[in-house]
Amino acid sequence: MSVFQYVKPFLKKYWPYYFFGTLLLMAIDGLQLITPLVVGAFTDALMDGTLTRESIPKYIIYIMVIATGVAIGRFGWRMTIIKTARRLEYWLRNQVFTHLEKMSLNYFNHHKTGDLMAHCTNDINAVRNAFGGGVIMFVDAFFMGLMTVTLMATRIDLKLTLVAFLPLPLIVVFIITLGRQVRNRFQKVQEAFSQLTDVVQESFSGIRIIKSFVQEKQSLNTFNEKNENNFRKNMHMVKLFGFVHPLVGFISMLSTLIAIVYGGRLVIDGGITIGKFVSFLSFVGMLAWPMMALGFVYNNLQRGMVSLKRLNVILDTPPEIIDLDVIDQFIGAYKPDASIEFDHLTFTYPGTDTPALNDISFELRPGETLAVVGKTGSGKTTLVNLILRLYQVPDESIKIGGVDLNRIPIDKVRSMIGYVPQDNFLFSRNIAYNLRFGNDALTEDEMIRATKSAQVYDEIMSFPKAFNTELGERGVNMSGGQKQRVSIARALAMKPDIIILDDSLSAVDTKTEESILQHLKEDLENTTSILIAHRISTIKHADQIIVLDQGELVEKGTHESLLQLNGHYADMYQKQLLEEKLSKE
Ligand SMILES: Nc1ncnc2c1ncn2[C@@H]1O[C@H](COP(=O)(O)OP(=O)(O)OP(=O)(O)O)[C@@H](O)[C@H]1O
Repeated sequence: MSVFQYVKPFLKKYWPYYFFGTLLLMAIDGLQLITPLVVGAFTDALMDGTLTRESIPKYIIYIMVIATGVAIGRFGWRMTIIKTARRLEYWLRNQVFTHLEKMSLNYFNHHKTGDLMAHCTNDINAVRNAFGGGVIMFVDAFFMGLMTVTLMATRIDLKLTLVAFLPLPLIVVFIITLGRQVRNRFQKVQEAFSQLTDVVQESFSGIRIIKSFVQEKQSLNTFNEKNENNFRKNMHMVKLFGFVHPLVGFISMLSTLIAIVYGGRLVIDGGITIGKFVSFLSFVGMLAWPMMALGFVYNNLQRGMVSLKRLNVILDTPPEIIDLDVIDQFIGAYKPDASIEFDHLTFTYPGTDTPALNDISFELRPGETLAVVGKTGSGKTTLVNLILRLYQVPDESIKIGGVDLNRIPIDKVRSMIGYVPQDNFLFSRNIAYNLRFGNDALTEDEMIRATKSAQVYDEIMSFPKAFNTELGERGVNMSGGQKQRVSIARALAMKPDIIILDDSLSAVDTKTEESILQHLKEDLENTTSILIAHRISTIKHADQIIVLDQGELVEKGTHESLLQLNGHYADMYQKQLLEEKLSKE
């Protein structure tokens, strides 16, 4: 596959901008080259005494016209090439972000946030540089170089041009030879930057843990280490470029030296005029830049290609979970009923050997409540992650409304479900934004109702700006219990067909818990509920309770029937009774 496969549609659409920009650039290069000729003609007129006071304004006008033309042209190519490169940056970033959003949780479990952020910033910048500055430098250097040499050879002296030009290609060769080094070091700079981003991101999102474990010093050490590594990798790059400039200057000095020695002799022998000699020296000075630029362009394009390849890897990775074989009836507003059936479901996380869930079967009718209990790591969260299709589910093993989950469009499944995750993530926007997250059309009254049902309304009203109170990153200015209840209200506000509470009542007292459950029943009468919980008080009224143990469904029934069974559930119940008794004593 071509490295340009993903940018091809963009280039197809926007190539005219590059075309006109290139034409403008070439026109400017042409204009710029006239200046030394004007200066040369001026010198000759001065030397041979033909320069008069009246002819001076003519030279001034020439130079002014050229300068104005160059200024307009420069604006023109900025507005074409640079603008298009910025547009490409915007377009590519959108593509990468949109693609990443489609990836499954598994992808994010295996790719660090810092790396992904580096791709979305550094790599895309490198591509923009190649398609903006790179293109400009290439056109500029190539035509400027070509036209300068042509003018020198035709308007001044061919032999002098050849001799003076001799050392200059060394610059191109030298810079291209360094290209390999540049690529290697650039790759290392990118890696160092993404490691640094990772540490910064983790340090801030885990700041509470860092502080509570008094690990600020260690955290700072890790940061310093990565920061220093980033600095060192950048210094390697700086050293490389630091070496380039003096050497290029030296080589171009050789050309000037040859021009002075050989050109001077030509002037003495009457081969060329002093004016032509002056023009020639200006031309030699102007040639060092195109030679250097050609080398830089090569490296700039190489960097851009390295980054584009890395972005291609992301874009080439297909989302694990996609809508295939969707049943036609789901096109439009139709949705299945909220019954849920697990039919011998066995699921193993990608990259692991042991199934997290093994041969799970149960059925839940619309409006029923299922409680899921089990020790930590027994597979409770996995079970609900699969209903949400956050991981790829084996065909025919989960059904909603009697239809295989894999044949219902993903967005339809997810919009049926109000999910309250274990981590109660809230966005660092205001409370209203968070409540409206799954339901844009949520009215103020509905917001009040949802928060009242989740028993958090009074607390929100006590905040200075009520629903408009801004939350810090991850809602740090709210207590754990408040965050939990806002998350519940967010799910309730969706008026979902299925509601899933993953250990979402752990931070509230039993009385508040009872009120929330009561409201759930009243507000969401026909909603199928799945409650993952540890407290018997949360689950004992459920229509069905399943007990998971190491991924196996070991018990199924109601509170009473499971107590009679005298197994895992009864054991858990006894332990909780004992704990309660002890805590009261
Ligand atoms: N992304 C993952 N990749 C690989 N294995 C995983 C992943 N997530 C969970 N597991 C494993 O799957 C098993 C079930 O985990 P799960 O989170 O479903 O348990 P749980 O019952 O919800 O636990 P808890 O009560 O602690 O939340 C565990 O052994 C866990 O290590």
